[in-house]
Amino acid sequence: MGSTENDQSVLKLPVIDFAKWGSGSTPEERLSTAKELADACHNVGFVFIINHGISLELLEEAFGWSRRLFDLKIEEKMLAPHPDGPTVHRGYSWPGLEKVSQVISDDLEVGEKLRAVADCKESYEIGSEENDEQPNVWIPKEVFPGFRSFMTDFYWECSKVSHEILTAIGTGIGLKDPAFLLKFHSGHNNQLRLLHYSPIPAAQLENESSARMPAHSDWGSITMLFQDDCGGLEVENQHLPGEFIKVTPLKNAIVMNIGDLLMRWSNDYLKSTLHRVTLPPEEDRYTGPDRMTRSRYSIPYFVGPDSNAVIECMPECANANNPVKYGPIVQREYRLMRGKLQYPDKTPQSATASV
Ligand SMILES: O=C(O)CCC(=O)C(=O)O
Ligand SMILES: [Fe+2]
Repeated sequence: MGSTENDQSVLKLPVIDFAKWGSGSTPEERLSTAKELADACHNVGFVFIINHGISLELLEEAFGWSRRLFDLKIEEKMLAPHPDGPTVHRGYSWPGLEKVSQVISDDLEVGEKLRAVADCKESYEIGSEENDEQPNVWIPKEVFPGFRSFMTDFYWECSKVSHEILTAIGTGIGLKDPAFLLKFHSGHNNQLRLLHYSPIPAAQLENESSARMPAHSDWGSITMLFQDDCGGLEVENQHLPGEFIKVTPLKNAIVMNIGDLLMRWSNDYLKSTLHRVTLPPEEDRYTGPDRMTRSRYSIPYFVGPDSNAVIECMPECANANNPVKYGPIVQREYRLMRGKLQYPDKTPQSATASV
């Protein structure tokens, strides 16, 4: 089932050229880029951003560190285990620990049922070194020297770009203060995530006995995603709910999408779109009689409001014909509500023993 140029199910996301937003651009170029970005965030909720200012060399280095991390022995990765439960989202999650879904429930049994279909991925979460609510969990430097310092620098490089994107969105949707959103985004509540989807027989994804990453929306303000060329990311068609469209990777581009909190802030003007990771579309991503799918690496950077930020409809986004849809909510409460089922409160010993 190779995809072709004419395949309607292959989506070309809008491409936004950030060279026309950065220094050296005219005020007209900045405004038209910002409007293009805001329109795409309204119509699709997902865009490619090119010429974003993060160099190819730096991205290659980040993917190199990610590959070396996941190549470590399991005992070494387990020196930085993700803490039990969803409260602190940091450190190493071994295959099967995290279960992504769109289900929100207080019933932990619902979570256990969802877990019957494991997500075949491992991940490592990193936050700001100054975030006391969610302290980082590092692999000791004797075991993995250089990782902590590279990743903390990379975290802040991504944060810089995120401020540009948030300002461009604010400009594009016509906020009185285009930098309004920056007041709520110190950067200390972002999350850098290294993800590895290991090879898996295609049939397990086809018959849904295993998953790579099930359909979900992101919870924060925006997500900046870097991905390798494996493919498999799919985005829901806003105009045909339930239909997912394949996103072909574009080299060096950031895939940027809107999260739930920015959707609430904008009174649903900016769309937080469902997305998932499943089978790669190209035939050459499979090998052998079991059609093992190639390993996939991706690096999402979740940009979140500060944990005490109150998210409340921006005045420019409502009027008499379009009343405010959501009451105010504090980021911390929203995150804990959304994360409830994603991590078990207590990891069964048998689960860690078998990784
Ligand atoms: O791996 C990917 O490409 C997507 C990851 C993702 O959607 C997420 O971690 O929220
Ligand atoms: Fe996501």
